[in-house]
Amino acid sequence: MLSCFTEQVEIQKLKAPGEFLTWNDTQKMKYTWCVVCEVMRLSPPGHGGFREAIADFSYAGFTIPKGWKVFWSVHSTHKNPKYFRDPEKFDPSRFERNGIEPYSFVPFGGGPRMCPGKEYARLAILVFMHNVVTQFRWEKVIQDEKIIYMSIPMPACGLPITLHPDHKNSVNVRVAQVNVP
Ligand code: HEM
Repeated sequence: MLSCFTEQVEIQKLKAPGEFLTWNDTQKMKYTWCVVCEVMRLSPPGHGGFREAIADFSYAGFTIPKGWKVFWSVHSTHKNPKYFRDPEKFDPSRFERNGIEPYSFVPFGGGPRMCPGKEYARLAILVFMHNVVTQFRWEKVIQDEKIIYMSIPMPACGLPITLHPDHKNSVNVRVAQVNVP
């Protein structure tokens, strides 16, 4: 079964010691991105945003007058079984199939005001994942740390972790900087 680890180690094996990742390498990180997407589906970093109705309209039996503010919710969209079967289940493979309906997966929003940092965020997350997965073993210090909602979901104690350098896989000297609060 494919995992982030096997995918990232396969990419790393083709690199010379100390060689940096390239854009092409990040394009091969397809399963890792599915995992990131599934994490963002279940625990979206942002809750949604406001839009202003530019005309009267009706939705699900409600009449929304022109000028009203409407809040679009990431969470309720991502947990809708109409779009994501068995929505509480962590299943990155759902992103491997071509069945995600437009505007149903919206961690970065959608439409003309969609997050302009999406591709940069994608790159930063994939490079981070590559380094963490291939260079370190990591352990949570607090095993059952709760997630609290301070507008965005946050680990209650800042997710302290212990990083163990994993020399077995350390052919690439580039390591991620991890800031633990
Ligand atoms: C995982 C990382 C990120 C997530 C989940 C995220 C999510 C979002 C969301 C939901 C919106 C609102 C979109 C909408 O209203 O349709 C947004 C807007 C925005 N994001 Fe991000 N973002 C991320 C990273 C970034 C980064 C790295 C940058 C800049 C380098 C950035 C810059 C912006 C800006 C400037 C807007 C406002 C766009 C506008 O109103 O026209 N974001 N982001």
